[in-house]
Amino acid sequence: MGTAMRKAQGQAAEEAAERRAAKAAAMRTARTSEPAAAQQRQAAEAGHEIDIQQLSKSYPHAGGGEPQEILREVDLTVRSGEFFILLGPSGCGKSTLLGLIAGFVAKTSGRLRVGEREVERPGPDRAVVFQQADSSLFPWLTVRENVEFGLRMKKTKAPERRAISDRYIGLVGLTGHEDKFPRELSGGMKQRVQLARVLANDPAILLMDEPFGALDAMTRRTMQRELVRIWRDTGKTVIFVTHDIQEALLLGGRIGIMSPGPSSRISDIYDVALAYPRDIADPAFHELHARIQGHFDE
Ligand SMILES: Nc1ncnc2c1ncn2[C@@H]1O[C@H](COP(=O)(O)OP(=O)(O)OP(=O)(O)O)[C@@H](O)[C@H]1O
Repeated sequence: MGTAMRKAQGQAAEEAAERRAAKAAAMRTARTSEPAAAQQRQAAEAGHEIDIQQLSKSYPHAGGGEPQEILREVDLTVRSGEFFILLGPSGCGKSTLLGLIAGFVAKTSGRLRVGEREVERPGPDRAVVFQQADSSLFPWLTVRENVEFGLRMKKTKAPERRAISDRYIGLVGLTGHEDKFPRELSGGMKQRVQLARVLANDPAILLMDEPFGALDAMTRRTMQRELVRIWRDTGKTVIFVTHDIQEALLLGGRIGIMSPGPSSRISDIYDVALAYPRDIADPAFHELHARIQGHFDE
């Protein structure tokens, strides 16, 4: 099959998946506002607050000189169930901060706790969603097998695995695509599989590193809407990295602005007191956009 035809088919399949997801979402929104609130309360009670104090990170200099300080004395508290955005210019250290919270980057100094525990390594309470789904999906496994992978590792029994994968495949709008392989999916669909797989493992905290950065504008917008819906449905804590102010304002409850590196820190935090779904034509949206833009024009 020609590349153009594969692309067209992929696009058609994705559009159909998006239509189904939007329809399911519309039905769910009416049903789940109460349970979502209850789940968010439960998450808060479970104590997955992220507490960062005076956190610094330096990398050794490649040429053997002075270490390069990427983050200097970052202070931040993210409450359980919050949707927090890390916004900053390219190279300021957003991914490094996310990696520190994930536990796969070692801190140089300071304190980083999730709940009562100091973060020293990755853990099942924290899952990372990367920009490129390709590098995280197993190409030889189907959508369902990819989503169930972590559950298999945990030796979850087949009927329960099936129920969980059904739920999350449905939640990301991929019902009907369970038996496809990653090569048969569009970029947006692969990103949905990555999200479903992470959600199936039920981490309290989702760490998302520009997860929609590689998608076209339309798919990106759909995924942003879906993510807000999933976050409200599940009550997870989300920390989402982006350098796109509009994306930050569409998604976040609070936006932490990182100063340009080196020695970056969180210089300001904005509360986004706008109802979901956010409307980019809303004058309050514009005003906040202009204020945040001001940080980067200086
Ligand atoms: N393992 C590493 N060793 C040495 N330097 C690193 C390492 N990882 C990142 N850096 C440096 O740390 C700085 C911050 O990188 P990081 O990827 O955290 O920034 P970012 O804000 O996420 O950038 P972008 O928006 O472009 O993805 C960069 O100067 C980068 O070169």
